[in-house]
Amino acid sequence: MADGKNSGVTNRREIRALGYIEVQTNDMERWRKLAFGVLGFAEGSGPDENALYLRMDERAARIIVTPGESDGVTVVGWEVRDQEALDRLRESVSADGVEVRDLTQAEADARRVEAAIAFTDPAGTKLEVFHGALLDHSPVVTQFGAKFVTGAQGLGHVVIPVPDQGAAYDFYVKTLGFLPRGAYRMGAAEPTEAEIAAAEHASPADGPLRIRFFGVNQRHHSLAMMPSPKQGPGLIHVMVEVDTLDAVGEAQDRVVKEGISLSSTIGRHTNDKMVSFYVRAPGGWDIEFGCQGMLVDEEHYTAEEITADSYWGHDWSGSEPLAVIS
Ligand SMILES: Cc1ccc(O)c(O)c1CC[C@@H]1C(=O)CC[C@]2(C)C(=O)CC[C@@H]12
Ligand SMILES: [Fe+2]
Repeated sequence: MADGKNSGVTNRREIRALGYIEVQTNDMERWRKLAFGVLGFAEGSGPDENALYLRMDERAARIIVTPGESDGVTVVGWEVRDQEALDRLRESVSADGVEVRDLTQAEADARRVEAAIAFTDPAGTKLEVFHGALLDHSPVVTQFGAKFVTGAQGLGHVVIPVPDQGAAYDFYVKTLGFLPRGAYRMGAAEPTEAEIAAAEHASPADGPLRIRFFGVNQRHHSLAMMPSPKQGPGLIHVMVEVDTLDAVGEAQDRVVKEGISLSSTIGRHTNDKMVSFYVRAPGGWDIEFGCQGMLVDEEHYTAEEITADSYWGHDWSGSEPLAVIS
């Protein structure tokens, strides 16, 4: 665990992108259907014949789904430029008092990266930082012809629940070098009963609850953190981007047609300008499926606070409760 020193030995913004995530599920068949038959990821291959490997691009796998007792995120993988960057980042994390482990050669081979380190963030999320991803040069065959937007913008974004946002903020910003990309004050319009109850137990120093967004490249956010107790799947949602509005609308149609739980209808976010819908994954977290995310020009960017999550749409009224909150 971080001792809060945040010595910032390097803080050189070594992390360039969200590289991969690994999730665990106790419903592989539902996942297989959702991933390939509904959302239209390309099917990859990998060392574990019981796992699903979801391809979005030339990387061997961007999302790895492994069978397990429960549903949740098991690893969030962040990418650095090369071995030197990995060494500097290891140094920075260690200097903060966080235990860092090098993946063995066999583990790195299984991840299909040259080298990686593993450690845990203050919220309990298991992280890996890697370099040297192996490429699969076979065509990326998606069932519905969607093209995913990755490249320098990485896989997409993850939203994680954080019980102590101060500690998580310091770790990601001061130790790992993430760039704050604004916030959304929760319950600004009308506080819910739960928020009023929570506020009675919060100290004034905690301030209002805000979802905070963080970037590491031109994608507006590669990470967001939501103040929330840490339980359940450890993930609020993961966002993947495709290159056309039609691909998003068609995917939403398939979700509805298959009777899969649509957590939020299509809408456009006010910060990254993305048009997306959210679909419930097994285990009580969501996959956000979007397009038209803006590109940030970091040279001129300043962090802003949005006062609505969306310009239009994003009706969450039909959503099943998130597992982290229940
Ligand atoms: C506000 C926002 C902007 C861009 C995004 O990619 C994004 O996921 C969000 C968060 C959307 C949404 C919200 O604002 C209210 C609280 C919500 C419903 C959650 O509990 C998860 C998603 C959150
Ligand atoms: Fe999102």
